Amino acid sequence: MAMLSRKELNKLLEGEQPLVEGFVDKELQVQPNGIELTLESVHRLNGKGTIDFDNSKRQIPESIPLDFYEEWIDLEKGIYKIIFNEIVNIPKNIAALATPRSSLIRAGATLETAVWDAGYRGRSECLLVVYNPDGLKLQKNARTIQLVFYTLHTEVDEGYNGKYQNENTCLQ
Ligand SMILES: O=c1ccn([C@H]2C[C@H](O)[C@@H](COP(=O)(O)OP(=O)(O)OP(=O)(O)O)O2)c(=O)[nH]1
Repeated sequence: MAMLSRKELNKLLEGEQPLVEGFVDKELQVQPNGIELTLESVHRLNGKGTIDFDNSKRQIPESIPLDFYEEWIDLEKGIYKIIFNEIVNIPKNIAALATPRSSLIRAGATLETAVWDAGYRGRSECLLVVYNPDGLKLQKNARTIQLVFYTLHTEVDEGYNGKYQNENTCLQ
């Protein structure tokens, strides 16, 4: 497994199925060791989720989009779902992990993230946790997260084909 650098990332951004589509500003978002994604929307979770073993009883709470005022949103301490602007296309020989930008952490907030599977395509979602008792102010398109891509020793036979494949891709 090897972490991809800017040169390799730029190569994967060319072609018919680029690794990431829909940049606000590619020059700013492609970093030496990963790619930053930007804020499309912020949602409030409404209701309780249910997680089981075989997904037969899985329930993800509905989420309600919150309004921006003149491009800004002022969030109180709490948890929120966020959706990114960019569509991520992970090839079968790559997987990705994500970390919040350190500036977000320094402002008293963080993102909870999982694994980006080989073969996944979609406009991804994360949990934003605002710990700061004074809250957090976010601008539309704020750079919040960095995806770090890794090449696999062996590509997967079957890429990701779960519930979240192509999620949020009909937004624009
Ligand atoms: O923070 C994250 C991490 C991953 N993903 C995307 C990419 C990943 O490939 C997909 C599915 O994630 P995961 O495999 O964790 O889903 P699951 O909860 O195991 O459900 P399922 O197995 O039904 O897909 O969601 C996100 O949107 N946000």
